Amino acid sequence: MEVFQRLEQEDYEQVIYCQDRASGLKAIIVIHDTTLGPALGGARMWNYASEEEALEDALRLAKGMTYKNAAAGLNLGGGKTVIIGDARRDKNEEMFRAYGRYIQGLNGRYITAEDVGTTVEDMDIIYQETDYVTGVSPAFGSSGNPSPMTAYGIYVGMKAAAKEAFGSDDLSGKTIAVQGVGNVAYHLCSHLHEEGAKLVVTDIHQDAVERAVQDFQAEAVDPNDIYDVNADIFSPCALGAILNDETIPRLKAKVVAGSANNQLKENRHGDMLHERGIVYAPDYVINAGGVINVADELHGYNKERAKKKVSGLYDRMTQIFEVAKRDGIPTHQAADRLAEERMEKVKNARNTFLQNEHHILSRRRK
Ligand SMILES: NC(=O)c1ccc[n+]([C@@H]2O[C@H](COP(=O)([O-])OP(=O)(O)OC[C@H]3O[C@@H](n4cnc5c(N)ncnc54)[C@H](O)[C@@H]3O)[C@@H](O)[C@H]2O)c1
Ligand SMILES: CC(C)C[C@H](N)C(=O)O
Repeated sequence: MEVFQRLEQEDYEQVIYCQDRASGLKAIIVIHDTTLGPALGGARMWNYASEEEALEDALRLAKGMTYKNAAAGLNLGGGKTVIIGDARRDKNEEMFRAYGRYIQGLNGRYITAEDVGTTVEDMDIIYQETDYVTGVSPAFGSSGNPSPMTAYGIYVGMKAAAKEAFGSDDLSGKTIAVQGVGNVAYHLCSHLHEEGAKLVVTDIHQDAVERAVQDFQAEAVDPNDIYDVNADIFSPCALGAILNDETIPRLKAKVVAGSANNQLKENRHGDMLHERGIVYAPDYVINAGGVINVADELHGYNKERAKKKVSGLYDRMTQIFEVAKRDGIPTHQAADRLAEERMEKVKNARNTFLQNEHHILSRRRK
């Protein structure tokens, strides 16, 4: 498909290709929608098989951020970056400084943060070149690594989903299959272990699995076997599109609740979960803890305030389950409805003219 045709299909605002030969930077910044405010979304570094795959990932992730920020009640639009490369091998300081300068050039239309393959240290380098970065070190007065707060949000959202599926939000004694035990899932496993859940984990990196086995007495399975585990809850915390025609029929769990972005390969896979009576916690709602945390930096970071807001994901999930039941629709559709309604209402409320520095009246006074 032609790129403009693809952008028009889901109404993307802007795509920026960034290339810096000296550092090896090859990045794609996608701004999906700025109705609610500047686009905020992380930067993913991944060894994509092709440029097409990288663009498609950036597009899907950026749109997800529009919905995530809207559903979380943030005054932020949606955007995302993908950096093409192997995060364990190809990083250097110059790359992130070059990336920071591209962001600065967007003059606040896009604000970056961490995602898969990028760290607080990378954000600190970007911060040398631009203010439009969050998830920077606490030493700079920022919020640091968003993963623990994302994990906390998944934990409270999972409890709300358990209440919906099992009639109680107590996770003790429940078997939870966790796919990917990286930054977010490690902290999630810690909460679950503390509550007395039994953990079954997998990862493509053996060191990550071993850490979870050792610290939380988790049982390890091969990456391909995680869908077949006899679990109460399946928690996808790796990459996207893992809920699909091949995997859904294998699930034994009654709840799907995890941190991965874009878990549904296609929207119809949300319908498939619904038809099978599986309670699906819409990914962009349950995994909003990190963005809520980094967005708090924009007001001058306060950890208590941010955590209180993240705790609200329990009620937000409950609200989504109620809307889904009331309207007889799957939960992913209920989440979309809430996000779209908020964007529409705010857009209407902001229709009246307000002078700003770019308006001709302001420019003429200078
Ligand atoms: N970090 C955050 O605050 C945050 C916030 C919201 C959403 N997310 C999403 O949550 C997911 C995890 O993020 P993270 O920051 O923990 O990333 P991470 O890279 O630290 O962890 C992901 C883990 O998944 C593993 N993995 C990859 N493919 C796998 C596969 N096929 N099978 C099993 N394991 C596999 C990786 O080896 C890694 O250990 C991502 O989709 C991310 O976009 C993260
Ligand atoms: C911390 C956030 C700004 C980005 C995070 N990776 C997410 O997908 O929500």
